[in-house]
Amino acid sequence: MTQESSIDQDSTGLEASALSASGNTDDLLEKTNYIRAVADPKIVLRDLSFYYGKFKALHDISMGIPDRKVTAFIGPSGCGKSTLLRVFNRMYDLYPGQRAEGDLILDGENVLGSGIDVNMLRARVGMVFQKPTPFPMSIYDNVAFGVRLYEKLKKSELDERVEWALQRAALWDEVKDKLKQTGGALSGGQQQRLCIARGIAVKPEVLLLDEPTSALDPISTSKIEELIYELKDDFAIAIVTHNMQQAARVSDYTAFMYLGDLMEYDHTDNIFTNPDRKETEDYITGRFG
Ligand SMILES: Nc1ncnc2c1ncn2[C@@H]1O[C@H](COP(=O)(O)OP(=O)(O)OP(=O)(O)O)[C@@H](O)[C@H]1O
Repeated sequence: MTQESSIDQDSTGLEASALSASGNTDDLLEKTNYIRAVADPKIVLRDLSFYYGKFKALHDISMGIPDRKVTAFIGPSGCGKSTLLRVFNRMYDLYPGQRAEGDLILDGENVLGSGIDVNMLRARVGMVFQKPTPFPMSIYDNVAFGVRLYEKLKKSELDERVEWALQRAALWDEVKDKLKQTGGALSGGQQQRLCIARGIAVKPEVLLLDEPTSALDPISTSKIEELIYELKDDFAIAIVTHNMQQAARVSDYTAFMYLGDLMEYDHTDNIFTNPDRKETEDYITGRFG
């Protein structure tokens, strides 16, 4: 991590000693830096590990995730990017044998602890998957679905929310005259924007995007990238991508992962122009992965 990136050293109030007691000094300093890389983090991961049964898929990850910025997660297939995203909203809770250890602190609260309302957490942390997954219902109902679960709005208020979400997802003009048609009849790129509209309609604080454009053509991809740029005014966004140009274009911070470890985390410009580690450089220049 370069010096310019160590903004506001005391902002998190975290000390190296508050991290893991294990590991050498360099490791501890690096972890502290990865938390302090972000001045006022929305989310702090502290010694976060994840297990599929006995297999440890994530190794003691510590980092800060900024609010109203885009953080990209990159790294070769199988390094744990999707696993990490699934920890943010405890998606893994739905699967027996999967468990997280360590802390994931959202606005000062460890959301991995017991006593957390997981449904409320999923309303606060929305997720969009690689393949567009519209529900088998109308465009309107797709967007209204989560809002109806979490809020009791009048019809006119719900209409307004649906329009707002479709506007923010840059889909309104294309669908405003066919809101009662099924979401599955839209093109792939439109379906993905519908899923983003559904994700933001509940007004989450964090939006997780797991390879949101990998099934899309270049025009739909550039629309989604523009959208991500717009949406960061409202949300903390975390995106997993295999596309290095996309990470460089849309993100403010980039995390490079390898075999379940967070290898390097910094401002995107630094990662792409002056990475600290050879592994990072090899990956972004296409020499491995
Ligand atoms: N349900 C599961 N059960 C057991 N192991 C799993 C499961 N899902 C993922 N893994 C393992 O966890 C590790 C991380 O997988 P993950 O899908 O998070 O990687 P990724 O970086 O998102 O990969 P990709 O870029 O290919 O999507 C891999 O070794 C994978 O085999």
